[in-house]
Amino acid sequence: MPADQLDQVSKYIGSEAPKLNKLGGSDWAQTKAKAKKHVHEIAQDLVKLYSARQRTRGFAFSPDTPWQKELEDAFPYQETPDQLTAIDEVKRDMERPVPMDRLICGDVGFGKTEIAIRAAFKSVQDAKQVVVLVPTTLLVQQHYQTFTERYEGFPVTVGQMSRFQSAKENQETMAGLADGTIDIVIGTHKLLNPKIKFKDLGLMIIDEEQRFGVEDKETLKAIRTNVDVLSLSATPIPRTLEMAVTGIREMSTLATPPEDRLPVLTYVGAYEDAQITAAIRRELLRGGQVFFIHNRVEDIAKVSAKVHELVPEARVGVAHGKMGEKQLDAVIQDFWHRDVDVLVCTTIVETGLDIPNANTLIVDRADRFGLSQLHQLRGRVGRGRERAYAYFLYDPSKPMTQTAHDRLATIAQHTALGSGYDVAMKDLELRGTGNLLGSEQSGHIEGVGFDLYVRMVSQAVEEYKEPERKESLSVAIDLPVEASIPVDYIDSDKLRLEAYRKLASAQDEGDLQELYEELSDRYGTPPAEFETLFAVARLRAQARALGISEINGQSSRVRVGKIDMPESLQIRIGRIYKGSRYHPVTQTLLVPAPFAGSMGAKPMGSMEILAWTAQLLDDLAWKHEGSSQA
Ligand SMILES: Nc1ncnc2c1ncn2[C@@H]1O[C@H](COP(=O)(O)OP(=O)(O)OP(=O)(O)O)[C@@H](O)[C@H]1O
Repeated sequence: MPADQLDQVSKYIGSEAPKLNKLGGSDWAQTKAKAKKHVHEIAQDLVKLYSARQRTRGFAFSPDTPWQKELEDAFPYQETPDQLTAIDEVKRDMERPVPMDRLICGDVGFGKTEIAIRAAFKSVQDAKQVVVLVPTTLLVQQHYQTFTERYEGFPVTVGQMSRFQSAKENQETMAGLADGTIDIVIGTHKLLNPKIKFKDLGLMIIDEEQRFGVEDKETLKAIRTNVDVLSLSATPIPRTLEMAVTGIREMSTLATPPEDRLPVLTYVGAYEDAQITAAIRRELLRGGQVFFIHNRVEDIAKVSAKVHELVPEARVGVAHGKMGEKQLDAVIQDFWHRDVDVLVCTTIVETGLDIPNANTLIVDRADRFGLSQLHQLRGRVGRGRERAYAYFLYDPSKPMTQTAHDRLATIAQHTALGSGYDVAMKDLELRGTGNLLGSEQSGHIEGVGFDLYVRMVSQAVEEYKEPERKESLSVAIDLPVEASIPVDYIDSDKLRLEAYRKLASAQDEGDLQELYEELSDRYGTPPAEFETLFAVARLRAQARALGISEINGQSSRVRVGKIDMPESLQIRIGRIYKGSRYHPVTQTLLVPAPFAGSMGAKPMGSMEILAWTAQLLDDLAWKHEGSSQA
């Protein structure tokens, strides 16, 4: 594979038992063509939805009020640069007449909630009501507390709706929404019930949208057309795939963790009582609290008794989804107010729960959990400045499947802050994309692989969005030149591949200049070999401008195609390059190549070969006076 075409290579992700084709074979071409056709259908729908939204007249919110600034100055932390950028992008969207549809994607604990708080406040400043949709009742409680605390001192009324509230309370809330006395309501998907009327709804905030059911997503799609929507997600899937799932929308990414945040120290191993006792004792010793995850309600009471036996001094609480509302609410409040040291619970705590003082997580039978689930659980600890610990334990007496082993190995390897994306990609690799997309889509992904599919989606959408923008021609240049990135310049394979991709996708001199500066900045001044690589990239851009998709000089002749050569150009090239021949049917030009050094001349070096080829393209770009032919 010529090094400068490495951008065409990507790791296959799609299914555990891929039926891969041979390159160049007809079945590969067929598989690709089928996927391409399917992708174009998706792209068409996506663009239709997108342009429909661009055409609707939404509400343009006013610029920030003085109270907005007061609220934001009261934030107890220094916002991360990404938080500030995301907040600005959200405000800009809200102030435009087109309905906003933006996704804030940030790893667990990176501070997505604060962005929602500020957007909601801004909406209320224009007397527009806000719905905050969250996937679990616990999160309703938590967000209600967070929002109420943050709005203290401001005339903002926040309501909540979930199974924790009594029927009477929910009735009152519905009345408050209808007459406008409630500005912001936080609740589960119950809020999507058409019986619930709003006086004047302006903004919908959706936390972890992919956790909602299909019918809820349809309802949300309908609401999207005339209400501003802000989605929050900790499950970072690639932008284009996310687009293929929920439609084209803007996206802000929180990639930097809040300052002083430390990676969670992760341990994967066999379950041992002594390990549990030591971990809990250590956490209690520093005044912290512990999540003990046991995901089977049937014997969770037994497990909690066991924990109590191991650490008698610990106050142990139990929480799971089958409990009565009051009981569940009470135990979470106790944990929140540090009246419980160890919370033995199911994965009900998995999404979004924010208990900064709980910094030890113990997961029993961790081999039974999905990879993203393990990552989400780990995100429940280490949400403040404290060093946090996560213990993923398995029962050594029970056999573990290979994928379970891979999951635990992955979660043990990906412990850095913000590793949610890598974990999500590995999760896709292990589980395939079936759960994320429909079976049809994942069928095509298995065929062409995840990376190529995602590229096809974004290419197809670009084509539909800007039909005039021709699909950028990929140019295959195969010349006898030495052009590769020395390992001692960039030693990581992954980073070297990234550099090749950027080189191959450079469209013009500006891109190359930018890349040169970036590389110099990251790795120091690029070595001489880069001159060759940049010269190849320039040649590629020159060929693309002429509509040439292939330059092959591996033999004693250079083959250039495809190019449309009028008579006048053929004569001219024939005069300059003796022995050259043009095939009008295949639009291919064959020119004798002097690379190998003929008649005693010394063989050409890489740079000379590239200069000679660039000159050939210059000559091919010759325009006959007065004619529009290339
Ligand atoms: N810029 C910041 N600096 C320090 N702490 C912050 C910052 N922003 C938010 N926090 C705190 O970090 C914790 C996590 O914030 P938040 O709950 O918004 O994260 P999240 O992205 O919603 O996480 P999850 O995906 O788990 O719900 C909270 O206690 C919050 O107060």
